[in-house]
Amino acid sequence: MSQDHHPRDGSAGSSSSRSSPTPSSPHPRTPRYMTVGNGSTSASAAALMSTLDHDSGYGSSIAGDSYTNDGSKGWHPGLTSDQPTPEFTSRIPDETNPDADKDRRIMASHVHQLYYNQNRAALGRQITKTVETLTGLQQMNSKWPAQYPSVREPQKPKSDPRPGFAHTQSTVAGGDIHKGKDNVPLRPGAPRRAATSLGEESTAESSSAAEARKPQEPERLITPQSAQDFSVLKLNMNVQGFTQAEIAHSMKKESIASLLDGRINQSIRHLLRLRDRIEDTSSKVLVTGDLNAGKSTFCNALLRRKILPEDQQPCTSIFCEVLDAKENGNLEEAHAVHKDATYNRNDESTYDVYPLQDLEKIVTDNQTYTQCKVYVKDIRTIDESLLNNGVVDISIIDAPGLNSDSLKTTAVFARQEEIDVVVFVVSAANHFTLSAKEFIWNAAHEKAYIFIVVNGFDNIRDKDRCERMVLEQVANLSPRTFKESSELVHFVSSNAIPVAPAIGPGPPGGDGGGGGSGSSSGPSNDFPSPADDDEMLGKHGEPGSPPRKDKGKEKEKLQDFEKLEGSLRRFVLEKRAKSKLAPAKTYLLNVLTDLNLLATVNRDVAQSELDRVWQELQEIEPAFEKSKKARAEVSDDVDKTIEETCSDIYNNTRTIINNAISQVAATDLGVPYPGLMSAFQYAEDVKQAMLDQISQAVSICEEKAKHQTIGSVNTIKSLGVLHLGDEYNDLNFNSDRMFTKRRDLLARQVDFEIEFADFFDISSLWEQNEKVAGTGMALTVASVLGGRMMGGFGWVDGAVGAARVMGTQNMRRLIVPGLIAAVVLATTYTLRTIPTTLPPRLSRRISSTLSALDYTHTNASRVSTETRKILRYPAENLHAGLQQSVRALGEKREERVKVKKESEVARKYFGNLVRETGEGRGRVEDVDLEGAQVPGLAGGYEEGMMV
Ligand SMILES: Nc1nc2c(ncn2[C@@H]2O[C@H](COP(=O)(O)OP(=O)(O)OP(=O)(O)O)[C@@H](O)[C@H]2O)c(=O)[nH]1
Repeated sequence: MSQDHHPRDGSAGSSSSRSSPTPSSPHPRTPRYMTVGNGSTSASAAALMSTLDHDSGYGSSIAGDSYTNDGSKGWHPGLTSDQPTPEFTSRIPDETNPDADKDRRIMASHVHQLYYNQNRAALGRQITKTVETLTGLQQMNSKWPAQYPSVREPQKPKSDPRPGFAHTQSTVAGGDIHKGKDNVPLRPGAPRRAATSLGEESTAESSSAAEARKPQEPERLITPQSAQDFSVLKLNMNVQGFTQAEIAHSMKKESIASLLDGRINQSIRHLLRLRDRIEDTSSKVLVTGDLNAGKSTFCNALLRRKILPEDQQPCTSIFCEVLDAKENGNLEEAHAVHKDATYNRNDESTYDVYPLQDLEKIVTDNQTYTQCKVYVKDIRTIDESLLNNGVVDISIIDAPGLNSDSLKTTAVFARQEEIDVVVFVVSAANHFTLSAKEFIWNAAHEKAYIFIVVNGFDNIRDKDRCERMVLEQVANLSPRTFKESSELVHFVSSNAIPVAPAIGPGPPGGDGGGGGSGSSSGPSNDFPSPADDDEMLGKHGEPGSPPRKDKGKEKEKLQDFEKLEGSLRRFVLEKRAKSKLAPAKTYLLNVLTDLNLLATVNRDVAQSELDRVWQELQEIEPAFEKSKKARAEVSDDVDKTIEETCSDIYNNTRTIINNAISQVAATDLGVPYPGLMSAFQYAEDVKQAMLDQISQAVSICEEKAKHQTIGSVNTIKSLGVLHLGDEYNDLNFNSDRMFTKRRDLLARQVDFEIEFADFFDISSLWEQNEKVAGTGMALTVASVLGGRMMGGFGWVDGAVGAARVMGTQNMRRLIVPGLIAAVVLATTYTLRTIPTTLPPRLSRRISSTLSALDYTHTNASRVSTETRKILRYPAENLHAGLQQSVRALGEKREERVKVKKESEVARKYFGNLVRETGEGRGRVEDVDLEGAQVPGLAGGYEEGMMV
């Protein structure tokens, strides 16, 4: 709104309401309307009234132009945009037709109500929608913990040890918020590379440092300023000694999400209360101010009845709410509410009933009561009355004077949502005390506008100076109130207003009484006007007071007060939009702005998460496939290695043992032949040496197998390192522990007795004899016979055969020398051939025994089996490692896919939320509460209104 000051009126605008009545209009016959405040309202209000002037009714022209089909927008003063503000004229009632003027005002009131309802409906709709949005956000927050925008606190200079007033923190790597010009934070810088270049930051990051860096959380794209901008959804993370940044940084995402959830709940509750409030047609006016500033006197002046006790000394110590008696079955009485009780008019246990004249007793007793409800009949007309105004149910609350004790209580009281208007009464003589300043300062945050009554103005001599000084203070305390000070700051003398007694003959000069007859008797007609009835202008309207000498001054005081009343009515009624809808609008704007910011940040976080997981999936997918393939390939390779090693070892062992067995006879066993007497011992020694030789061969096989096992274990290990890298879990392999089971079983297994026959090797003897020339007949005979004898016929057969050939006589002659020769021969043979004949014989026996035992296979199999057993450990370890690697990659992939899906959902959700909250904000901004003012509704005063 802009205030256009008429050149002929220098006192409008920010000056007080004490401007003198404006000269008559240049067009006295045409009623004109005035606007207050500044900005577009003047245009819209003037246009509206112009419509009323030129239209027979308001219905069609307005509905057609301003009501949008979608119903989403509130009324906007677009009817006559750019239309010049009508030339100022004072509002002179049309004397020729007073009813027309009144009708127009009533009509204007209805139009105002229409717009008010439109705006109320628009805000109500938006509240419902915002509650739905918040509920949706809560659900989303439970699935995808929302990130709370945070920035890292800039490094504080070391000289300042106190924690700064922190916002929140950042997760930007390295914690740097790069500051641009004017200390404006920029986007976090890209990761720095290790390089040296002039003009750049000298602390280049080494690659190892970069590696050592923890993986970054997704960047939270927000500036410290925007983090600070949070109002409704600001998280309360106060822990003594810690900054918000430190707390937020140390908190888990889930904890922040749960804090946010709580905040959303609060916000939903507040929105629902706001909706109830804007749907409520009642309005409460809290009158507060310094001790003895004249609050009760002021309230009485408004009521034109001396209802509330006034005193030279502070007396009001409880909150007294004055309501229309209609709300109490038209009964005038006071309900003193019990301490700790919640007032319920229908429940008498919550209060005590007193007649009005006993109020003095109640208001000073703050031990028994905390507040009282005073039901009075307002006998003024709906044009004049504040309580009974025909539009809204208004109640006036007289608060205890402010001091250090009551300040907090009153501040809390004033913050209540049902308090629409705060009227602050300040003594003109004392100006604003510290308590007053503190109260207004705090209240200004809650209520954009405060109605200020500078009371006791009659006591001031230099009135201009007082006005100037008070307005200067208002400008500091509540700039918005100051901006509209012509409407909101009034300099009056409340005690100069004629009032009727609480109980008695009714309004001053009237015949109605507190008993309630006033309303029916049309008291307004009898109410004293400033121009008449000198007798009535006694001190604070007390009948019978000596008449005032200075009639002009008294009249002026009354005019000032009436002007105040007009403004107050406008403030309560016309600006109800501000006082009642504005909190809803402001809160909606705040919550939607916060939601928009939160949604923007989370949309970006979701996007960056999406980018991150997409990038990670790009790396994981091939690694996963590779890992799966490697698992199969490596398993095959390992199996192959084991198979080859074992079969190699089996074959080698077999060959070596077989060779050892077959060649043991030819090997120099190093056993000395001790002579015939120890032939058996010799045979035992040879046998043992042979067995040792074979055992040694087995040991060699085992050694070889060990070496091969070591090689294969290393091969498997290399495969593990190759495919698993650092993840490969190496096992300790000690080859010394292989083949530790004793192999001396062999000696027992091959435990055969040396036989006599073992010393004779006939086949070798035969070979020997053939080589010897000139062997005697006996030898030949012996050979033949022996051969036959040895051939299996036995000695008897041999002897019988020889006897037959040679004849008995010859036999007899030959037998003795033959036998001697044979014995000699045999002895010689034996003596000569034992070292040669015994080993092959033994070897054959050993060989056949071992073969019966399947010795070669058993040993080859044992060695290769043990090797297989040993190799199975690293193989299984590697397999498990690969399995684990595949599983880990699979899980990682699954997790990323899940995050990707969730991030996609979140990005979409928050993207929509950004749009929705932006649109919602636009709709709320379009609800033009300023434009809903209709000048002229309040008929309290006309002349003083300036354009
Ligand atoms: N001269 C002058 N005296 C006034 C005016 N208004 C009130 N008083 C006097 O100031 C004294 C205190 O008035 P109250 O209305 O009781 O003041 P209050 O602010 O309600 O007092 P507490 O609620 O007890 O703090 C009374 O004696 C009034 O007559 C005024 O405009 N001018």
